Amino acid sequence: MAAEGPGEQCPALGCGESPNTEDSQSVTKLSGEMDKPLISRRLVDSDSSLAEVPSEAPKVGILGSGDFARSLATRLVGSGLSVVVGSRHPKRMVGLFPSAAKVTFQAEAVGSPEVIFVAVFREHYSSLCSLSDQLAGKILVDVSNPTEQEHLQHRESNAEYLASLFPTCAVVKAFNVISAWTLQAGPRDGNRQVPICSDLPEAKRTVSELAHAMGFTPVDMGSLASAREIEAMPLRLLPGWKVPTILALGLFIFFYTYNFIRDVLQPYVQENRNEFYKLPLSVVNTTLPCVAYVLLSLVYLPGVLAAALQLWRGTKYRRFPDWLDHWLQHRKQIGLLSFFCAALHAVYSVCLPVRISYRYNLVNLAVKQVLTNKSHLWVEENVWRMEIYLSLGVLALGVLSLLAVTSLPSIANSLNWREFNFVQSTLGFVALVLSTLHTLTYGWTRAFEESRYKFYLPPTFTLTLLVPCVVILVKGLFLLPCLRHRLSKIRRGWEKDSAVKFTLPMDHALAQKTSHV
Ligand SMILES: Cc1cc2nc3c(=O)[nH]c(=O)nc-3n(C[C@H](O)[C@H](O)[C@H](O)COP(=O)(O)OP(=O)(O)OC[C@H]3O[C@@H](n4cnc5c(N)ncnc54)[C@H](O)[C@@H]3O)c2cc1C
Ligand SMILES: NC(=O)C1=CN([C@@H]2O[C@H](COP(=O)(O)OP(=O)(O)OC[C@H]3O[C@@H](n4cnc5c(N)ncnc54)[C@H](OP(=O)(O)O)[C@@H]3O)[C@@H](O)[C@H]2O)C=CC1
Ligand code: HEM
Ligand SMILES: [Cu+2]
Ligand SMILES: [Fe+3]
Repeated sequence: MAAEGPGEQCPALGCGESPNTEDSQSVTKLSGEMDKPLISRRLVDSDSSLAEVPSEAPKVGILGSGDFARSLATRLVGSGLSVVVGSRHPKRMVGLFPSAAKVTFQAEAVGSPEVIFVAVFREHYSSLCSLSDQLAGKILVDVSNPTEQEHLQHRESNAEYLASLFPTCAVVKAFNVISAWTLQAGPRDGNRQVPICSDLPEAKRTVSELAHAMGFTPVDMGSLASAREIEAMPLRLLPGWKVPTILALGLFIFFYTYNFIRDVLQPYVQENRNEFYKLPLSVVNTTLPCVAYVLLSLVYLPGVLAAALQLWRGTKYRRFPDWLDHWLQHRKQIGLLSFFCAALHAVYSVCLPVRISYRYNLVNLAVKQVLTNKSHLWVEENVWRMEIYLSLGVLALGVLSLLAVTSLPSIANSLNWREFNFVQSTLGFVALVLSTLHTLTYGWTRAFEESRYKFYLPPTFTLTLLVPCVVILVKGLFLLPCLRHRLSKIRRGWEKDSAVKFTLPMDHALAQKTSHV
């Protein structure tokens, strides 16, 4: 375990003599390196001219010769900067680096550059202590990414730890969110933002200019205290999606099991019919629309609850409980998952008549018809019902795709607040109503036919109707003039008990407890 804490700095004196210095001359000669200009403000202004004057280019050092160091060296050289790499085994590593980069021993590499990237893992930082004399006064860039376990284990960030080991250096946290691959390929696609923080503004500016020169967009994250936050960024995997995904999966498992019991198990047990072929498609296509529909209603339920809470409290100035706050914030993800399931449902539905099982059943029906001597089997009601529910389903999906498209950042940015709100709130509600009509016309009288109750279980769609219908009803209720006026008054800051203007200390504590983190 590496030494930690400000009390355990590298001894500034006494470790000046690096174990490598004796061999260094045999690898490369550093003649006249010190005359070359260090990194300067010129970097950003003269992007194009950099490549033309490599001998004049500012020098950047890299400690470590691993994947990240290699990609970084390639990128820096490609951006017209001159690079010197410090390795414990330069001879072995030199072939892996672009020829324009100089690979030498650590002690030698850190001599001339003003900026040095530390591309080694945290546990080896202390092995660099022997360089602390040469590193004094320079900018050290900490690019490290802790593992999840390391992040939890160490209270102080890797960058702060590095700063405590090298108190005479200006430590900057940067580039950890960029993968070695992105560095090598260049920031053509994916995220080009590089969060940067440091306690020394001048050092931060220098590294920002470097990031700029490499084609990235530096984002100032303030002082080195932010390093822990920056180090946590690559540890996140699609934040905000976990709970909605679990919710969708849970609903899927529930409805799939329910449909399996009704559509497959019941015929098998009670009528000895083998209908297991329904598992991959038919049962899935009864499950997906139910998941989509319930998720869609769960997008609009929290807005209704929030409005109800505000009406009941008579103020908008009290925090919503934590669970509601969270729910409101995860609506986008829930909505997109609903759209995903609905789109799959549409494609599955189109596939229904393509199946060979469908054709067998159709032919069997025709044979039965011939045997019973029925020539014309056209039930006007069924025909109309199907035409209508399919059309409503297509309309609902069409409106939902508008919502999905406007949730893309580039499109959302081109809409003003009212336009975005119209699509998300109003059209989204229209989609919910259309889906409800689609489900109701599909269901029709099935909910009242005894033969539809398998194992006493009602048809699946009846289970899904509760929440959407409640949401639609309550939304309609809020349109009543008395409630609408009161709600809009509250949302403009009116309070029920505005005469009583004090808050008890206990109220305050409660408000803090329920605030969102
Ligand atoms: C396919 C799809 C994609 C989606 N994409 C997104 C997305 O990109 N981004 C996103 O945010 N959501 C997205 N959603 C979720 C959903 O569409 C929105 O959250 C939508 O705005 C919810 O509408 P609402 O009317 O229920 O709630 P809200 O618009 O939040 O309104 C609820 C009620 O509160 C009121 N209100 C709103 N804000 C305030 C406030 N600050 N103070 C007081 N009162 C307020 C409104 O007037 C309304 O009466 C998506 C949903 C789907 C299905
Ligand atoms: N790979 C990636 O995509 C990313 C990596 N990073 C960070 O970059 C840093 C380096 O990662 P990466 O290049 O992948 O790792 P590697 O294991 O490939 O490289 C680590 C390098 O550290 C050097 N090193 C210096 N001192 C020691 C020592 N005492 N023991 C062992 N090695 C030492 C070694 O170079 P030598 O033998 O020449 O001295 C080695 O090549 C890490 O902090 C990582 O979190 C950040 C973002 C992305
Ligand atoms: C192009 C769009 C759509 C088409 C073609 C379509 C088609 C269908 C079909 C054919 C069925 C009957 C399935 C069966 O026989 O088992 C059905 C049922 C259903 N659909 Fe859709 N639909 C569409 C969009 C939607 C949308 C957007 C939703 C809701 C978000 C939705 C929700 C439902 C529900 C809840 C059922 C009842 C499932 C059951 O209990 O069996 N549909 N749809
Ligand atoms: Cu959350
Ligand atoms: Fe440690």
